[in-house]
Amino acid sequence: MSTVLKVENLSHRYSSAWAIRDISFEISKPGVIGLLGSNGAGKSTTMNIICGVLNQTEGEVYINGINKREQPRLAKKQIGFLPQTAPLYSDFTVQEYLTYTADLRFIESSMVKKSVSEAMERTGISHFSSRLIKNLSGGYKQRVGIAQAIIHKPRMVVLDEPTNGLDPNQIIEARKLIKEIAQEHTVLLSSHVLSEINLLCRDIIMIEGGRIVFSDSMESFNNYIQPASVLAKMNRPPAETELLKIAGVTKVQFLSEQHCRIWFSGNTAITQNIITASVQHHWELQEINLERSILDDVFKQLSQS
Ligand SMILES: Nc1ncnc2c1ncn2[C@@H]1O[C@H](COP(=O)(O)OP(=O)(O)OP(=O)(O)O)[C@@H](O)[C@H]1O
Repeated sequence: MSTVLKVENLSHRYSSAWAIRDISFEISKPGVIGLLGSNGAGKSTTMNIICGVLNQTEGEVYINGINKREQPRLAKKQIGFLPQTAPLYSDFTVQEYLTYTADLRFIESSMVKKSVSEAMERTGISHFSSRLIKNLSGGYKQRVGIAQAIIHKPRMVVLDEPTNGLDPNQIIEARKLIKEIAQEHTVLLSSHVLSEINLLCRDIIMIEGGRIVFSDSMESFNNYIQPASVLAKMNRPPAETELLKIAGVTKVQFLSEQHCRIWFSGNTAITQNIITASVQHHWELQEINLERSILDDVFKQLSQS
């Protein structure tokens, strides 16, 4: 399958400060790819450059093999963009607005009506076609934003924090819609919420301080999440100080008289060490289970590396 998006050594500087440095990645399969990073990490800068809203200081972007710097108009035809703040005209009706965006996308005049109605249908807003945008809920405004991003049937759709500011029900609906859109388009979606990326995305690109700190499949990311603690149950547990003597143990917390959580670092043989110590000192170990780090801990860990 041919490459949809190739980003090569992309760097951008606003006045004197670098916002992103040496970002490179390639997307060649359909599905949702997540761009994860905390506030100020450089997600919007990267997306604005990919979509042609901003010109990079260094590096290249190829969309469907077309260099965005050399052939911006042709490259932009292959891409649909929903920026962080949806570019909506609140005094337009949904239909008027989408007709206007179809013109902006150079859709042939004979095809405009069909394209507008298809985009409304695919985003579930046909019943609001005559409603003024200012009278729509946040969730429906976001759908209009997505409709304008797919109206010209681009191969790639870029969505910058598309669920930001929506209420929990609207978030569920928006995620459902994004998954549907991803069946026909490759979607690059940014978020600072790891659980959202985990729910929606096939691949994850994590960016922090303007640089990529992780880029792989969601599956590899989940495998990367190493266990960092164990839960143990002992009939005759020792004092905390005794447990801290076991090689690798960094912290102990008693959850009840017999249950405790034991944190460890850099030692995958920890369960064996605890079992051995328990046998030696007659702690009567009943249960021991490795716990996985919670996603947010991993996020922090990667952000700091
Ligand atoms: N127009 C600008 N002028 C100067 N600095 C900017 C400008 N836009 C962004 N920056 C800076 O560039 C860095 C990256 O910002 P960017 O908006 O790309 O991050 P982000 O990951 O999208 O964050 P957020 O989720 O908060 O939007 C930040 O340090 C930000 O302050």
